[in-house]
Amino acid sequence: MYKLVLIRHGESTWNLENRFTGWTDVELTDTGIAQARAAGALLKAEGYEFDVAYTSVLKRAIHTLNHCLDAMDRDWLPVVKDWRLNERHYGGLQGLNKADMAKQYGDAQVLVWRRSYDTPPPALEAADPRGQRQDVRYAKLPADAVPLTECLKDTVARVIPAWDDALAPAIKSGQRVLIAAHGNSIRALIKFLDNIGDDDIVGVNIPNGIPLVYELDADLKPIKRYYLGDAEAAAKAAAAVANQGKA
Ligand SMILES: O=C(O)[C@H](O)COP(=O)(O)O
Repeated sequence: MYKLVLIRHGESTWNLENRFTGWTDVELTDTGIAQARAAGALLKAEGYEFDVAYTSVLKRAIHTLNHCLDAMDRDWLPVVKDWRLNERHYGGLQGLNKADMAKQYGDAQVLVWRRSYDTPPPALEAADPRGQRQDVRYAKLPADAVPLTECLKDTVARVIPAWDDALAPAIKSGQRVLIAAHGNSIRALIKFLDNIGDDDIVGVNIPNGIPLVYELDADLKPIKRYYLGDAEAAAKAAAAVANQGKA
């Protein structure tokens, strides 16, 4: 049996302001830092050890991982940063307030933008300064690999290759893997691992900064998944995420 731990970054400044973030590179808040450190303390108290950690190229996930590893006294662990673990690109919604958008377009439309499997938000123009085509960290990627918007299906299409060529081989080789990522890159992975249908994934929300443990069989099929710590608090935090898109 293998164990894999996923953690969504702690609260970010734009989570606090309830703004669509996507590939915008925002900082953690003090609450977000505290959540990351509490997650590390919990993992340590429960006896978790890791051999390698993976994260995105966005600082809210990177800093979450760093604080978590520091709280575990495991700052020295090797870390791989992979853009394919980035948050889903939120296109023209990046920077806009979620509740304001619900007031303007209705809760149902915002739910489609946030949670539908295959309807992306409106795309950004390639030269829009809110986009990432000019960002040096993606300079080595083909320009069209840097999205102008993404639906969850598009996010699955980049997260699963990362699973297939990096994460799954690491786990199968016996390495204990921690992944610090984002609400929708984690939803993409969960959809794949648990084989969740396109309609049912709409109801899946990931709380900030709570370790999600997968127990996997020899073929990396899930046996069990659970949040570490207070399950009721995790469910409440997930419900609060769902409500962020309401007027
Ligand atoms: O990019 C964002 O806005 C958040 O990190 C995830 O947002 P969501 O819960 O609205 O999909």
